[in-house]
Amino acid sequence: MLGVDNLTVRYGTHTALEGATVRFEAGQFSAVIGPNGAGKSTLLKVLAGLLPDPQGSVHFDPGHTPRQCVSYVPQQQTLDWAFPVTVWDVAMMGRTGRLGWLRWPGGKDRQKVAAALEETGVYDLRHRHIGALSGGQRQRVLLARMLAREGHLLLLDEPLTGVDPATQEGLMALLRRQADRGRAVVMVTHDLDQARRWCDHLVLVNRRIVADGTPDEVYTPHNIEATFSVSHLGHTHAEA
Ligand SMILES: Nc1ncnc2c1ncn2[C@@H]1O[C@H](COP(=O)(O)OP(=O)(O)OP(=O)(O)O)[C@@H](O)[C@H]1O
Repeated sequence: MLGVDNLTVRYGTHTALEGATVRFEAGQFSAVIGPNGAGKSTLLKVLAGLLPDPQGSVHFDPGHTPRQCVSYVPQQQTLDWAFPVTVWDVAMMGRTGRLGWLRWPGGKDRQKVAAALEETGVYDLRHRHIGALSGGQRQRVLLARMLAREGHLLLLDEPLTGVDPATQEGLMALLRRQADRGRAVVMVTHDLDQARRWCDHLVLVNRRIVADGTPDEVYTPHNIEATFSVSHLGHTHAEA
């Protein structure tokens, strides 16, 4: 449904990803895991269509463009939370992206936004300015915007960061339900335990795809070592 073939991404002279080939399927909850600077966010941005002209090929659901079918949830800290909008406004942005220029949000859009805010547990905060939210509440608002958009492909960059354990459970259950409803869910995370518990597809990345498969296939000492072992100079096995 979604994937890349032989993808290489360079930022100037720095190679962030090299020769990456991986597929993400509808109905699957996938976790992309790796150390800092491994290229995880870069992979997600390519899938979201946000990096122009990557080297290699990117596949989408036939007949769709990324703008139509992808809901991308960036890392929370990359957003401007001082922007003067409410929780409701942010969730509605999930719909307005779909409306086109000439249509105002209608009753159906308001219904979808209300349902998304209910599902993520922030409906009662809908009139609040987004600058006045806690980290966990902000993450829920981003998820509400994603749900309101109703994309088939959900791409989330570290959605568990800054979220308390009880809320993490709720978020993971929510994402699992989205996959069970037939969406492709791809999450970048540092939390191996949560990924093993909730996901049916793990991708270990360290500039290259180190391993790709079910948690049982992927989660071996050899693969973990190859993904995470870092010397003091920052060189990793993947670079060897
Ligand atoms: N716009 C950019 N310009 C230059 N280098 C970049 C840019 N974006 C990312 N990089 C570099 O590319 C590499 C991969 O970055 P990326 O953000 O994909 O890593 P990541 O695995 O998501 O890391 P983290 O876990 O720290 O978020 C890093 O070395 C990073 O410094």
